[in-house]
Amino acid sequence: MDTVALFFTGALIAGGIYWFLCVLGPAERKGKRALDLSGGSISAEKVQDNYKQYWSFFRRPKEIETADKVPDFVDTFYNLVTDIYEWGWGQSFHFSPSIRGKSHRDATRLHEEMAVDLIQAKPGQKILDVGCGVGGPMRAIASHSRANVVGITINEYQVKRARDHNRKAGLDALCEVVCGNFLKMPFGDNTFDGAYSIEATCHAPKLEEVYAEIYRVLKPGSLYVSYEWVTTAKFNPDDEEHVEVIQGIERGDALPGLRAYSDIAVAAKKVGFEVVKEKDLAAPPAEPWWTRLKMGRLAYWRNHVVVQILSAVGVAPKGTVDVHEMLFKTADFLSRGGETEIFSPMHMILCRKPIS
Ligand SMILES: C=C(CC[C@@H](C)[C@H]1CC[C@H]2C3=CC[C@H]4[C@H](C)[C@@H](O)CC[C@]4(C)[C@H]3CC[C@]12C)C(C)C
Ligand SMILES: C[S@@+](CC[C@H](N)C(=O)[O-])C[C@H]1O[C@@H](n2cnc3c(N)ncnc32)[C@H](O)[C@@H]1O
Repeated sequence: MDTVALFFTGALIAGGIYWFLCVLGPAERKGKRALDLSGGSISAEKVQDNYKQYWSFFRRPKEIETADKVPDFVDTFYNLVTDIYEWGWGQSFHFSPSIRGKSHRDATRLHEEMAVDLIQAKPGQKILDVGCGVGGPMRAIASHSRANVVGITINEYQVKRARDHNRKAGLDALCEVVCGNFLKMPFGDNTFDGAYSIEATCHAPKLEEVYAEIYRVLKPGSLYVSYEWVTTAKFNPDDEEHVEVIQGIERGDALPGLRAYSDIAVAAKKVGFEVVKEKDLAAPPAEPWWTRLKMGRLAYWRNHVVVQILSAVGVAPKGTVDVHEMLFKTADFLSRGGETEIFSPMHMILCRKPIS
């Protein structure tokens, strides 16, 4: 091969690698690097076993119904997915309606700020974030409201990540993170001036149990808002395709069973809340929340190749490929749930704990 041919072949290969890694683009530009993918608090050699264990919960549905097993199963799930979520989505583990002319990052932030505006949080007040993840919403909400936010998550690894992010963002004076079960919170009665949960209480086996705990720790007269994952009025349990989509969402997202939209206010009232407002934030005229998932497909495919290579050379733990594949399929079930409008991840309920 002469020098010119060699030069052009080299340039073509370099261009191909640049296109694959940069033009095809990371799903989320700022965040974790592929090289840092881990199994959370699970040691690298146990990731594959834990993934199998995660699936075995679904083979024995009775176990899922046994409420006391659910927090462990959810904890395992978040050890497996937290790094991949951060790498491919960012620090806010939830959806938001698309907003014309705004980036996903801005749309996400507006969705988070709406929650804290709804509960009318004031500077200096103490607000609870139920199921806080790695704290994306908590940081946005603390900066927006100047309230003190206390987040709780069942997953130890997320606590560490959230605290690191809070420190780096210079928000550790306003944001605190606690490891614990939201079904049995380590807080006294009447502690908080407000509370919110963003796409987290769907992991509770019985909604009234987590709502009762939130009710207990709130001061009388204060507000609580939740964005709930639900099946909508369009869901038909006799339609095989609907059932396939909903089961796909449950299995890929560690859910003990999706609730119907009509169950939410019933659970809130049962524990003593007054329901101030209820609205499906995904319903038209809101722009679709699932377009971000669909638009990312090419990047997810690229991510899959990256994960396969890193796993083969021993940089990412064995089992990461299986977890990534599960998420890949879950993204498809979620998009189908959104397109058919049988599923919403943002059924909003605003409640008040009565004064007496
Ligand atoms: C509220 C919950 C999580 C909601 C979303 C944040 C996540 C649901 C599905 C996740 C993803 C699916 C596909 C992944 C992709 C294959 C990978 O390359 C990069 C990360 C994904 C985009 C990942 C990101 C987070 C989700 C969108 C549940 C658990 C209650
Ligand atoms: C999908 S993530 C959402 C995180 C965060 N609200 C956000 O939007 O970025 C769900 C969160 O709920 C937490 N969670 C689930 N079950 C829990 C439980 N029993 N106790 C405490 N946290 C729990 C998970 O650990 C995770 O942090």
